[in-house]
Amino acid sequence: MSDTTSSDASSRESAHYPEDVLEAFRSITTASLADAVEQHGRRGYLTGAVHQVAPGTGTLVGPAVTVREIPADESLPPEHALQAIDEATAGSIVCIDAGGADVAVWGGLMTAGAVARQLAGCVLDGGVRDVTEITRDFPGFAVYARTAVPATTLGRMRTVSLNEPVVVGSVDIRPGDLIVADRDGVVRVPADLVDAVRRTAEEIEEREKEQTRLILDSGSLRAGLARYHRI
Ligand SMILES: O=C([O-])CC(=O)C(=O)O
Ligand SMILES: [Mg+2]
Repeated sequence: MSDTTSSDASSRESAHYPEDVLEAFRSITTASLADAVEQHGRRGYLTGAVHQVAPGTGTLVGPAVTVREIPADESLPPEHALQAIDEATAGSIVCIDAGGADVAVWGGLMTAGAVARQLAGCVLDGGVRDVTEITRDFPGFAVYARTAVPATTLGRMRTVSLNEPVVVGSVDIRPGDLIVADRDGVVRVPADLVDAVRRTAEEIEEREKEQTRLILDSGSLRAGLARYHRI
């Protein structure tokens, strides 16, 4: 029997990040992470157009596997995407740069393949179809996309690279960057900043918890904000 369907902890562990790091990021919001990446001099947040289409379970966290696609006239299978799904480490997130195309570069069958490989989700600078089947049959799988649209990728797009740098939602994503997504949207944490961004984001969340308490205790937003001089 193949070990790819096993659910022991080691098979869920990503090749790039230990489970305790992934777990820590699952309890940090994308809002805090967007601020934290910015405090380290980079942009983390993807444009809000790339939004949650299928929620999965909780905050989506995992290393990026990257695919690029361009418009095509011939009808070709999306080879690099199929390879990404079949070969990525469990827990990975497939990030597809389709240049914002109004085409489904992801669908129900691709989701079945991703679930069979225990991938965590996908982030698409393009569209998705089969959303009813995905949310009904694979509720743990998260999809973030620009649009839901019934148009197939076949005859409209072709894949050109796997695990090369891509641009998704106006942000550069490199394979192995950490992707975090929740109801607000998607943040890319550059791989070299993961530890620093985690510390900064945890500080932001602590401060905001304290600010919330001060606002409620004082009965005033401005009085509550006064201690930290910022919202
Ligand atoms: O053809 C497509 O665009 C992808 C699709 O429907 C699927 O994966 O089920
Ligand atoms: Mg389909």
